[in-house]
Amino acid sequence: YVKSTKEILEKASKERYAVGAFNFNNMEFLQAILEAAEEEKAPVIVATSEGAIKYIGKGDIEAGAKLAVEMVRTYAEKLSVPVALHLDHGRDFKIIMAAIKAGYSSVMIDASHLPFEENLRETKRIVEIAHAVGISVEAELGKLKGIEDNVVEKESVLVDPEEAKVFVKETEVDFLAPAIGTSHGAFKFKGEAQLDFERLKKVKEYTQIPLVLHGASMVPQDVVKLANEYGAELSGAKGVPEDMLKKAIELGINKINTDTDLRITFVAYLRKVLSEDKSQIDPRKIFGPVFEQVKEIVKERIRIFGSSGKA
Ligand SMILES: O=C(COP(=O)(O)O)NO
Ligand SMILES: [Ca+2]
Ligand code: NA
Ligand SMILES: [Zn+2]
Repeated sequence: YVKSTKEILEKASKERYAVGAFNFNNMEFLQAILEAAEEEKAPVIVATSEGAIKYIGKGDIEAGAKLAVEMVRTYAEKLSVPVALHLDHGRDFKIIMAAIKAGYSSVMIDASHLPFEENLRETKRIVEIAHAVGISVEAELGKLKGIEDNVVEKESVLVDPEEAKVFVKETEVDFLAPAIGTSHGAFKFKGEAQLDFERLKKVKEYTQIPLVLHGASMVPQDVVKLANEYGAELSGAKGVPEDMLKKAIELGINKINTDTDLRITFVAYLRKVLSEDKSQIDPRKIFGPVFEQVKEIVKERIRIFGSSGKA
């Protein structure tokens, strides 16, 4: 059933577990994510980036947002678990408004590339509008490396817990994504994986609101290897290790954004199925086994996040 992001995350924060926020761009990824949540009896957040809305709507933002809302609602109303639809990395005011108008449960205003005062002002503005119509808001402090659809953050600037305290108080934002060393995509760390848990601990203490980890994909090496065996070129791919995810959850992360793990799984098994079933031309017989694997990886993530059975 449909439930608000805020209710889902406040429960998670109180009970110290995390809920997956899985990105989707099409029907099959959405189906795989929702089936995984249902099978794990877990609350789940499904998210579209601005690029996903443009892709779903073939450039028509209102149509894309509306279609995303209607696909999620149509599937979710049949499920026994709570589902929320979230706008990931909102930056374009028009797209954020389109998502609110279409019926998204929550929106992210990502102004983390701006100086503190401007990020604060931008976020405050979206919070006022969204809260007026019962929508919750996520913001980001500090910068992630990696390419977020249309943002290339040159350096990763970690969150300042003192700034986070002021930021949350002034903006009344509902959830905060503190940059603690992750980055988007499959190539997260040059050397050893490293997260700044001290900062995270302080941000939770100072803000006491649900926190979000971006760039949290684990990039499983067996799947990377499989993709490469069938012709992909993903050498050097590296993600967040399980023990670090678990520690981040203990310290107060309640929403974990995951996109790359689903993409790598999709690519590995699509390559495998196509190369093994050479006469297959029915897309359902190709996508069927591929998205079974995507569903399995989502279930694995839900178990690691601690939200299995929490519906
Ligand atoms: O932060 C993410 C996804 O990160 P990954 O690339 O690690 O899946 N979406 O907003
Ligand atoms: Ca950002
Ligand atoms: Na987000
Ligand atoms: Zn992100």
